[in-house]
Amino acid sequence: MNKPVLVSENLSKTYQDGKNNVVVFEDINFVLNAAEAVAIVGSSGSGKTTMLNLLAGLDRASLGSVAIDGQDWQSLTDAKRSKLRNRTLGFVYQFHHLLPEFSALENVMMPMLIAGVENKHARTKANTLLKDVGLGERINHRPSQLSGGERQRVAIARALANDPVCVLMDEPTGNLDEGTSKEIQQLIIALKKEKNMAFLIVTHDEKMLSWMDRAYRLSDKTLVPMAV
Ligand SMILES: Nc1ncnc2c1ncn2[C@@H]1O[C@H](COP(=O)(O)OP(=O)(O)OP(=O)(O)O)[C@@H](O)[C@H]1O
Repeated sequence: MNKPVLVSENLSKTYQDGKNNVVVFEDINFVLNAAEAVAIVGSSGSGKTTMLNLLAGLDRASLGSVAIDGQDWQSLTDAKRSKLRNRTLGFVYQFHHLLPEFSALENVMMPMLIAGVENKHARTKANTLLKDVGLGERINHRPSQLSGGERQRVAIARALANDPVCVLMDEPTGNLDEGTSKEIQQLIIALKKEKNMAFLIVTHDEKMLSWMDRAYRLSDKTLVPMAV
């Protein structure tokens, strides 16, 4: 069996909103293994963003714990969390969040430079990653000179820059047409297999569920397994 990369135990989150408590979820036990793609669906306000923030160590649990690659977020200082996040996780959002004034190559180099990788090495690796996602001919284009699908592929290449064990995706195909979504799907399936990476994907796209290893609905403060 593949090793667990992201583990939540008895995870609960309550927001204190003035005098009111908003209980988003309670007692969630969840394991994401290497080389798995798992989807989380849920209606607006069900807590998907809250869940991604907790899993990424960007917010603190009210109760319970989250561990990434065997390390518990709760036990770390903010500086150590940032370092761990940079080393273990990649992020892809619905609206790519690429830096508009930089080329595709520079955008992919950025997380490596932040992690202290030497410029020359970062450049070579960014080149390879862009080739891997089918954009070898577009490395010097800025985001505004790329199509929606191409931008999303640059965002995926950037997410892979520091060889994460897990990629968290928030509506990665939400902004794309069906054909382009299919390309992103094929890319994720290939990466899962070739790089043993885990993917946790928050999505409204029901078509995505058909190729997931598992899927859950976030509903009534808990994760309910869905048939895929
Ligand atoms: N900082 C906060 N303080 C108080 N309540 C909050 C806070 N952030 C989120 N909430 C509440 O927690 C619940 C879950 O919010 P969250 O943003 O995680 O949902 P979501 O499933 O991502 O929604 P959407 O699909 O609309 O983005 C909502 O009821 C929201 O109003």
